[in-house]
Amino acid sequence: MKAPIGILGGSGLYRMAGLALERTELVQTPFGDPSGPVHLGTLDGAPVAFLARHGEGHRFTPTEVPYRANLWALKFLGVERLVSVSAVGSLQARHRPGDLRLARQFVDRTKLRQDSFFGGGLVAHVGFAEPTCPHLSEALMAAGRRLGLPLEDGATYVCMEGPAFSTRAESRLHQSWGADLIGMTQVTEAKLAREAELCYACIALVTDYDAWREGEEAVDAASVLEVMQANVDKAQALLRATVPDLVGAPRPCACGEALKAALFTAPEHVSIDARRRLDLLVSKYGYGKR
Ligand SMILES: CSC[C@H]1O[C@H](OP(=O)(O)O)[C@H](O)[C@@H]1O
Ligand SMILES: Nc1ncnc2[nH]cnc12
Repeated sequence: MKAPIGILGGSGLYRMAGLALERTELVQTPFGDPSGPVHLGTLDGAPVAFLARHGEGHRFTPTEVPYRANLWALKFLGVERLVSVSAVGSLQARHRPGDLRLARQFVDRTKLRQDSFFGGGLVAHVGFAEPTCPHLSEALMAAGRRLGLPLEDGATYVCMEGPAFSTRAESRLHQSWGADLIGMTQVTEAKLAREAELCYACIALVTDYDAWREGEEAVDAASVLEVMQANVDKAQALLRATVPDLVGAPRPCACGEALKAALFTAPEHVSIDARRRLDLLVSKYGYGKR
């Protein structure tokens, strides 16, 4: 069974409600083990692959999450469209705890991530000016409108390294840049999704006001937890309302050919090792195992 729709669950989203489970699969990848077994089944009739980013019981910090293995495993299982769910802090008063936002732009403030499948003998530079899929994002927006959820499009997400939250000075700096949200995971997934030629969208669940508000307690893990469950319920409802619309729908975007103009290494210089490691991504461009 191929699962063209993938869901990456973040903080608080470790199981997908309503998923009629058919099997679980622990995929071995050239980039190590994923965070855990991928759950494959149907969600209201739509074939879906679900993976909890931080692992069962939330065991991986944002730095430790095996992002490359996770994205590889989902691609290997046939995922073409990926919806990532992420808990975020708000950097602007209009985004309130309990709100849902679609992140559409990112500012990368990570320092310790392996955020490319390439290197080791095969170089690629994908375009990342528009990091999210407009078509997939619009499908989520349409479902959100039908459900009357507090969902808005167009947020800019600052992705920090973590795991500590921001200082007040950092929080105010990020706010002064005009960014909307802060989290610790999404820019890495977005970059890898682009390299894997997946349509990618990010449902951001606002849990707190980070640390910029004068005279207010700054975010801590307990305040995130307080809001998280209600947010996760909304995200699951949104996902369930969206995925049936995606089954068999064409992909009228450029996500599926992101590598077409990105591969830089002359084919005759690509080692057999690199070809073997990256076969899943590049065989269609004539860089196969030979
Ligand atoms: C539990 S608060 C910090 C934690 O929550 C977010 O996780 P995710 O993006 O996986 O939902 C944030 O990025 C941090 O990892
Ligand atoms: N304020 C915050 N900063 C970073 N990641 C978060 N995840 C949830 N709230 C956050």
